[in-house]
Amino acid sequence: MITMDNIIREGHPTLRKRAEKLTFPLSEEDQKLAHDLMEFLENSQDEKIAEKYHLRAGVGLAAPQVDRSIRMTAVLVPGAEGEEPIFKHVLVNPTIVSESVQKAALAEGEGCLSVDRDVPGYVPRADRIKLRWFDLDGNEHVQRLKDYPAIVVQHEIDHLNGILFFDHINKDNPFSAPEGTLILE
Ligand SMILES: OCN(O)CCCc1ccccc1
Ligand code: NI
Repeated sequence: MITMDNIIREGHPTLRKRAEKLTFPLSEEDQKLAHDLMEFLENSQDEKIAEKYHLRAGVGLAAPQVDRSIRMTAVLVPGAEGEEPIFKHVLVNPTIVSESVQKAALAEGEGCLSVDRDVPGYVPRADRIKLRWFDLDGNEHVQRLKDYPAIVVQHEIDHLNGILFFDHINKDNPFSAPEGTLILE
């Protein structure tokens, strides 16, 4: 199982690399990694397991964060208590096909399992995206996302391109954002 010890931190060069596209069929190793990434998210969102293994809660985990520079990320956006998740997929070779001009940023800013410090500020992102990805069997999927799930997926795809959330924060005025940006509470 993946634990915090397997997650590389800010300063590790892999976090700043562009990850390599995967080809199908996936290797056994990459299929196991996909499982392990999603398992980490499930564990990190389970109070008892997270406490037992000292896991920081996460809604996404990208392969570069466990030092595997490949274009794969797990995303698990939970629904309300006892409800189905809003978005639960392992994305292979994800691409943003189109995105809204409208920007959005989380009111409380963002964090990252690979960043052991708070970096306050708005992280402006597209409010709506049309996401294309491949599943572990190589089947193509296309789905429109908006607001929080769209923010999370953009954070994860950034990891595949060596981008960290604070790269988007305005240095001079961290809590400023482009005109008209939706601030999501
Ligand atoms: O890369 C995943 N990760 O570091 C966990 C945090 C994910 C995340 C947190 C806030 C807003 C969007 C995404
Ligand atoms: Ni992150």
